[in-house]
Amino acid sequence: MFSPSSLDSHSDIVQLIDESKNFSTSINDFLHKVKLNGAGLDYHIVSVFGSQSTGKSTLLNALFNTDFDVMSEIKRQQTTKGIWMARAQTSSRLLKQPSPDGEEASSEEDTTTDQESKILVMDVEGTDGRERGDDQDFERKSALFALATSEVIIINIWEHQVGLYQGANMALLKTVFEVNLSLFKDHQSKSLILFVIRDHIGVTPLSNLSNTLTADLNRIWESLSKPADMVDPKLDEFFDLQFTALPHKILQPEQFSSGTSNLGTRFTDPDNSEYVFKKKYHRNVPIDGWSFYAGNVWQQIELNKDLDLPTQQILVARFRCDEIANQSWDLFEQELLELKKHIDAKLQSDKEIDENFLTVGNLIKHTRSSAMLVFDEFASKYAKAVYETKRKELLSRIDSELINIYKNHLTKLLKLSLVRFETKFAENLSKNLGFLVSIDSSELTTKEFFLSNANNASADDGVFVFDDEFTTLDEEINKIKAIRRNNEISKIISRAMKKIKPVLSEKIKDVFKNPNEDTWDRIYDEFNSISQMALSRMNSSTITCDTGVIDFGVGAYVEDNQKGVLEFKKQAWINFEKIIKGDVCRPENVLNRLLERFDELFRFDENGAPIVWKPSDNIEAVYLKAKNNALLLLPIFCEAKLKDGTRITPGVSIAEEEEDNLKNERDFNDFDLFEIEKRPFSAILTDKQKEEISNKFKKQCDLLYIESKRSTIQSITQIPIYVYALIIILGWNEFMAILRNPVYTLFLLLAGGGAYIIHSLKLWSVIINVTDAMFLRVKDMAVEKLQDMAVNSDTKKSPIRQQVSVRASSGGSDHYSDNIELDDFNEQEN
Ligand SMILES: Nc1nc2c(ncn2[C@@H]2O[C@H](COP(=O)(O)OP(=O)(O)OP(=O)(O)O)[C@@H](O)[C@H]2O)c(=O)[nH]1
Repeated sequence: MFSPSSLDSHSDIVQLIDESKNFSTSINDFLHKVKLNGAGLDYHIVSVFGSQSTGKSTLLNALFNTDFDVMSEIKRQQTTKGIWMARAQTSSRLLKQPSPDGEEASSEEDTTTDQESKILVMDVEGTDGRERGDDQDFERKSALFALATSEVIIINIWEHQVGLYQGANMALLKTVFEVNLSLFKDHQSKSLILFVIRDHIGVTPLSNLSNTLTADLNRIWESLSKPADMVDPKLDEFFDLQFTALPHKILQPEQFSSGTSNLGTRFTDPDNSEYVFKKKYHRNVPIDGWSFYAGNVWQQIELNKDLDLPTQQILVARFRCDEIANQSWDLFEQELLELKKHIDAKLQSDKEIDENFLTVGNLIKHTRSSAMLVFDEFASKYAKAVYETKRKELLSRIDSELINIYKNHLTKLLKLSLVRFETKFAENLSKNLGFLVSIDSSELTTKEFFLSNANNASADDGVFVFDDEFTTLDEEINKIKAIRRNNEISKIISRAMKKIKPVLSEKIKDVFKNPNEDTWDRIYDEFNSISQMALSRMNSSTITCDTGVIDFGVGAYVEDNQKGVLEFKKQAWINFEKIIKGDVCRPENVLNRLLERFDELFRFDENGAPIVWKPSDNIEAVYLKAKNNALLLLPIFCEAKLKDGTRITPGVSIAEEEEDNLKNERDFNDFDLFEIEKRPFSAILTDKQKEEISNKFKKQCDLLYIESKRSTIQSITQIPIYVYALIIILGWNEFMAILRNPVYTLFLLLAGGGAYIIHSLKLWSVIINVTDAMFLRVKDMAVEKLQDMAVNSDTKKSPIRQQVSVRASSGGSDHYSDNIELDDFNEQEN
């Protein structure tokens, strides 16, 4: 509670308007000095009017503990010139707070708290001063200024002046009323006029004095010429009136002191029924804009321009909101600089995903909101419409800067999200979660990561949108997924290929062991059946793949699965072609196969036993038959043709254009020699190759025929009879020695027994044949060696000859072709 008796300090004072009517430029400094610059709307202004030297300054000093100059009793000349302002110094004693048990606190000091006053007091130059003479200009202007800025106007008059209608006070009141009419046309703000009647002796009660004054005021009001646009305006529509009286300061100092003390509570105690600072009196100009407002008001008054407060309030709102917006912008720019530095540092260091990167989002949001917080705190106290407009302008300016940073942030976030997707996918795969689960779960977590971080920075009102970036992320993930799915399908196909290739090769070789007219039908059937079986095994769907569409189980679209099937068929076909052209039907292998067939027919009987030619045998007929028979196989190897004459193609499910593509995709490196890439699949061997094979075959056959013929001639050579006689004569003693030796005799008996058993079982011919065959082989080898050295003009042995030799020595086994297949496989693996 305000207590004048406890006033103990002196206020700082500023001259708002000097005697030359100049408005001070240091109001803000003053407000800062008296620590009211941050009060917002929480302040009050009271001013005092009255004739010169009527104790106005004395009253203010007594009420508010200010330090306005007071006239010297001796000189009695004007002291207050212009308008002065001071902050009321209040050491207010709060009411005692009841303790929890209902008793008052024992010590006053315990419950006393200093409370800074929020009252600004204006001491206005007295009217009717002899110093200004008849110049009423300042009097009128200062009244206008005080009304425009103050909530409460104290009219200070002596008691003896009350009722003197023609006196100076009434002229002043008339001035106040007149200017008030021009100021408050809209009736939005009222003012309180507080009459303080000085030197009140007490003979006339205050109520009588109040009535007299009220009557005088009404009379003055009636006499005023009102603005034409006002319909019978009443005094109380514009003013509230209060009256109080104070005893003589010099003659009744104690009563004067107690009177000012009581009056003071009406300024400081909101609970006081006569509390003067009602909300309706406030001019609603925040204190930080008051200097501009007051200066502007004074300028208008000085230029004698129309002054209406709402316009002034809008003006000050615009001015101050602009100022505050600029301050907020400065703050924003500082923070923006920091934000950019932070982002640059992050961009350089964040090669990998760094969770600290997420702070960028928060910082963007913080930079935006901190600047706006400052603006809102100060500007929101001004005219709402102006504040909101200026707020939008500032926000849009800030957002136009931040949006670029946000978009860059999103671009970075997008990249990080995609990296994260790949990393997550690899992690999931390494955990053996399976392709489908791995890729789906990676997509989900990646999108969550993006959304949470994009939202993080996008501010509460969703100014920064990220729909486009999210769509891009979705598209990029889908692209990666499509690539990964196709890769996975390729891997599945490649694994399947590794499995079916040896099986297919084995089956084809089996078929070619006995080539005949339906060889290619059987091979083609094997190929189709193995391919179909492999496709069925790759199908993860329970639906059968009769339609040719299977599901590889990687979440691919039907079209991708279809492409996978085509890819599989292509690979299968390429491998099939490689087996046929690069292995089974290579010219040297075809030659071997023909020679094998010739061997089977010419050198072995129907039981598979080697034939020992006798002079009586028609070797030539057998030779011709075997040779012609073997040559019949050659066309089978040369052209892949089905029994019905149609050519083998990659398969019905591969379209013609696909077949063309296939030719371009084939990797014929390992059998380029045969230039088969220029020919259709069915043309396996060229005519030239065919002729070469035929010639080599015939040559080999001829050699074998000659050998057979020679062996027959040798076998018919006989030993002369005298040789036997010579053997008996010369070996007689040796025979006798053997017969007389029991060991030799026993050996002879065993040999005789054995011979008897062989004879009894009729095995002589077999034993003789085997023995002959052995000799023949040994002889053949010797002969071939000699022939190679002597007959063949080539210095090197031909591979075909080698193979024949090897094959002959190994009893016709297929080691050679086995070796080719192995080499071929190894090459492919590499
Ligand atoms: N009779 C009487 N004199 C007073 C009272 N209060 C102050 N004074 C005297 O009146 C004289 C003028 O006092 P100020 O307070 O300077 O009066 P003022 O109205 O501020 O004077 P200006 O600023 O020059 O217009 C001083 O000499 C005071 O001592 C009072 O209550 N009664």
